[in-house]
Amino acid sequence: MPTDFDAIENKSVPTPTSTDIVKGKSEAAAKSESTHRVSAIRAQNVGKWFGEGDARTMAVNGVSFDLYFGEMLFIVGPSGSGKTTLLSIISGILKPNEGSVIVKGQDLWQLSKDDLADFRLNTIGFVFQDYHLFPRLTTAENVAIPLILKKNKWGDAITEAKKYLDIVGLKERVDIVPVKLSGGEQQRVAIARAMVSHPSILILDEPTASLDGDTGRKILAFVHDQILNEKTCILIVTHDTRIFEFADRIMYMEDGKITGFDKAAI
Ligand SMILES: Nc1ncnc2c1ncn2[C@@H]1O[C@H](COP(=O)(O)OP(=O)(O)OP(=O)(O)O)[C@@H](O)[C@H]1O
Repeated sequence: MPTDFDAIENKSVPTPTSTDIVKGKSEAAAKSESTHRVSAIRAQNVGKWFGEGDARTMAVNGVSFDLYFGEMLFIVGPSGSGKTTLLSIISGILKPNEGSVIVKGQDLWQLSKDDLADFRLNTIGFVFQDYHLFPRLTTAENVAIPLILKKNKWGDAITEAKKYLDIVGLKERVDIVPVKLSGGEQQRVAIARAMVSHPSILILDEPTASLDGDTGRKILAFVHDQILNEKTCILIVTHDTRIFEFADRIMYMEDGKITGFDKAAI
């Protein structure tokens, strides 16, 4: 039986023309064009450094931006520009030294430890670059983990996990361990695990880094079509120019700072 993923696999994705991408948009310009949009995440003057004195590295330096519901925003920049540090801060993993992160109207870093843990479980779906799948668990068990953490019964969680594995085209792979899957299949398991608890903010760190161009594009098309709606948004860190066509906006970083925005297809 064809799955949703098969349908997307067979769908052609239009290649953008040079006029689809407007270089050098300022954040203010991008913002004013998005004023009708609701902010899911608002980062305000976020700063994070490591070390002290001469050894201090300013990983993120005065970063302010909005991620709006209904959009797919890419963060792009050279190695060491602060992308992963910024992702960790806005997903509640790493506390900034300065600034604030407002998520759905709440100041993330003013939350109690328990509320922060709830936020990570209920609001954010995070897909790590190297998938972070548990090697001894089956694919269905891996996908069920967020539901188990949310105190669902084991049997119910596995049933729901299998539903999501079906959605990502892995119905026949529910009972095998991740090492027996290809890189693209493992990526889809990680995406199914991020989707299973219906996060309103999905964050993907280098989702196509270990995939061939065709598989990478299919996965991006899949995530875009399955998840993106007016109650969700997607943030992607990537170096992969082959997938830029999927971005609504591209935010460029260098030396911990935002250097500009491109608008692809708002
Ligand atoms: N835990 C840490 N301790 C010390 N320095 C760190 C730490 N984490 C990051 N840094 C430094 O902060 C800067 C930004 O790192 P970060 O990993 O955020 O960059 P990045 O843009 O994600 O890089 P890459 O694309 O290579 O993953 C770098 O100079 C890095 O060496």
